Amino acid sequence: MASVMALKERTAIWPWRGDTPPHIPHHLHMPRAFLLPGDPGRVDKAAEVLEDFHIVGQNREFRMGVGMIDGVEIGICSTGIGGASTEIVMVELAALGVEVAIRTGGMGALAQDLSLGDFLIVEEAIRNSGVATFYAEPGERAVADPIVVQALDATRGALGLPGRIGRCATADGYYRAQGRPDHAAGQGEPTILDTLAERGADGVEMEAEIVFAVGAALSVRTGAVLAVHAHRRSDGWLEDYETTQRNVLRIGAKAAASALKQI
Ligand SMILES: O=P(O)(O)O[C@H]1O[C@H](CO)[C@@H](O)[C@H]1O
Ligand SMILES: O=c1cc[nH]c(=O)[nH]1
Repeated sequence: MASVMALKERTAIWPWRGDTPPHIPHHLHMPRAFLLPGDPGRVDKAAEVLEDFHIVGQNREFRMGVGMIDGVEIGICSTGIGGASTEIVMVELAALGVEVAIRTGGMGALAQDLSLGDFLIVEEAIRNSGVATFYAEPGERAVADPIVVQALDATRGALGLPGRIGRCATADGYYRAQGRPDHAAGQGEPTILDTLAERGADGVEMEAEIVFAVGAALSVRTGAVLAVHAHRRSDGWLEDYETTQRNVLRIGAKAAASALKQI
């Protein structure tokens, strides 16, 4: 792959122009660690958490910004929703030399002990999604990096925010793949959630497994902090999500800085 990446001209097999990737924005000096929210709109919220924050650019669903926290430069790049666009972000960040990638997003909780607004620090995504199979065999586990997991949970605790370490399931869809009906009056398939919970998932979302599997394959240390935006057992929905999302970014950014100091 190194020889392909060294090509200066754009080719079909590696459609970069020199160091410029075909999808994500490119900063001249890429930070060593990146936060990965799904929503491009959340990239701008990093200004409330990072000092000297500025937007690098946006292409499609990939919006990128850079700022500082605890004396360390941190990047943030949205993945869009789901596995395909998340794979693109992870592969292009890895090729640009990024060492730590932390998904910062939301999930629907399955575990009864989690409440709306709590934070799950994900140590493993149970195997469930399609894109990850190109990076990890179906029997292989998709796990976060232990240094990143501990940094995330220690940061959550130090900030006095509720939650715990656990596991998530990454779904290849938002409606039927997460047991939702297609219309408010329709029927979802509730056994999907029961099966995911029986397999050990505390919550369900759409990107973490890809972040972990691609990261492990391409030597990027990964982690994920997921806010409980919805609760699929009580059918609760966190309407005022602003403070929670700011705290997801704060946990992710401070933990990224801490992890970089340890590796
Ligand atoms: O909170 P974010 O990061 O947007 O992620 C969650 O929200 C989206 C679905 O609404 C999916 O991307 C899911 O993983
Ligand atoms: O229920 C939910 C909430 C957030 N993200 C998801 O993918 N599902």
